[in-house]
Amino acid sequence: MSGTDKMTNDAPLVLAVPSKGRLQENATAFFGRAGLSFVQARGQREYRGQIAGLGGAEVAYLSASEIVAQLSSGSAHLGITGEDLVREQVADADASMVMLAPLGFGQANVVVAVPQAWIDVRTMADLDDVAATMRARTGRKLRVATKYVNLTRRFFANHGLADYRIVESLGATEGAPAAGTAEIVVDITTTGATLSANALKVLDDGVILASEANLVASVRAPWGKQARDAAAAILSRIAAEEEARSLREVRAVLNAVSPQRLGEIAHRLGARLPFGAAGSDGVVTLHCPRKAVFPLVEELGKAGADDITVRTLDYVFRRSNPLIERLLARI
Ligand SMILES: Nc1ncnc2c1ncn2[C@@H]1O[C@H](COP(=O)(O)OP(=O)(O)OP(=O)(O)O)[C@@H](O)[C@H]1O
Ligand SMILES: O=P(O)(O)OC[C@H]1O[C@H](OP(=O)(O)OP(=O)(O)O)[C@H](O)[C@@H]1O
Ligand SMILES: [Mg+2]
Repeated sequence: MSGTDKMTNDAPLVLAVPSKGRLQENATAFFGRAGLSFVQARGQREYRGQIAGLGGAEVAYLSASEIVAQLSSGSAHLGITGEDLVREQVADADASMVMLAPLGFGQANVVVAVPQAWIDVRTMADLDDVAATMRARTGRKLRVATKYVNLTRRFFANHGLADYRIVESLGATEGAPAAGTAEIVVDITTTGATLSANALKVLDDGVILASEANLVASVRAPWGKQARDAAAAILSRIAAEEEARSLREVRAVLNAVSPQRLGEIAHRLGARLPFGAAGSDGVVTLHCPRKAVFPLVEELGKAGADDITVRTLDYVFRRSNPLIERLLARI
């Protein structure tokens, strides 16, 4: 689709949200914090819904893996999904998608795991030796059970490991060695409980990818005016909530301090004076990084401030934000 077609196509924005599995609850909570709640008209065909009080957008409820497919093809504009699925399912993900932000949930590693009984096998180099020996002695290739076929191929190739064969697994991958269908596995793990239960261990250099849930945008989706406006509204709320969480509001009465001195204190501690210098009542409002709160309070005290209060904020809206900038740079 050419740039002109993209602009004239005025389809609503499609926001893809996990409808099941590990990411569902956290994703809904994430949008909720940003003041985005979903209304799902019952009996609607397809899994479609709306965002309360926000026009020009539709919510598509899909599995995490289907979300990747739709972002990649351009059927959805924005979505939440796991980076593991993006890297596995899309060869050149950075050409068709923009990872707007990691979300701090859905953390899991894609790892190479071997039987604990292989006590001398600790690294990919050791595994390479095992594979070569096995090939030489038996003529058979090391079998790797996984649903992460592409991530496995790329990682093994980068480690110069070629004597293996992938056994595609659709579930219960960790059971494959015990079942005798593969020698080793590549799978996703969080607590490691499933690996342990199956007497498997992760190789020291066997972490293929440290994944987490991401807010992802599609480059190929039809970004007409309606979709752009809806994206701006959604991303501004998400960014405002994130910004608020990283900051504290510090207020104080500062009569005897020069604007220069105040500016210097703020600058040194990474704080801003969003509403400018003190008014006639001497009250100043600072926004400072969470970690700088107490140093800032001390500095203000030394400068003669009285009645210093610190508050958390719900939202800090700015004219622009890193999320929308990252998106606009690509569409
Ligand atoms: N312990 C975990 N195991 C699997 N996935 C996890 C885990 N923790 C976080 N995730 C993330 O959640 C994503 C979705 O996994 P989940 O198992 O919920 O999907 P699913 O709905 O079960 O899909 P499928 O039926 O294909 O497994 C994973 O791709 C990964 O990004
Ligand atoms: O390290 P742990 O915390 O034990 O988690 C890892 C397990 O969780 C996932 O399976 P899931 O429960 O999603 O089942 P599935 O493979 O059928 O999707 C994954 O495939 C592992 O089997
Ligand atoms: Mg699963």
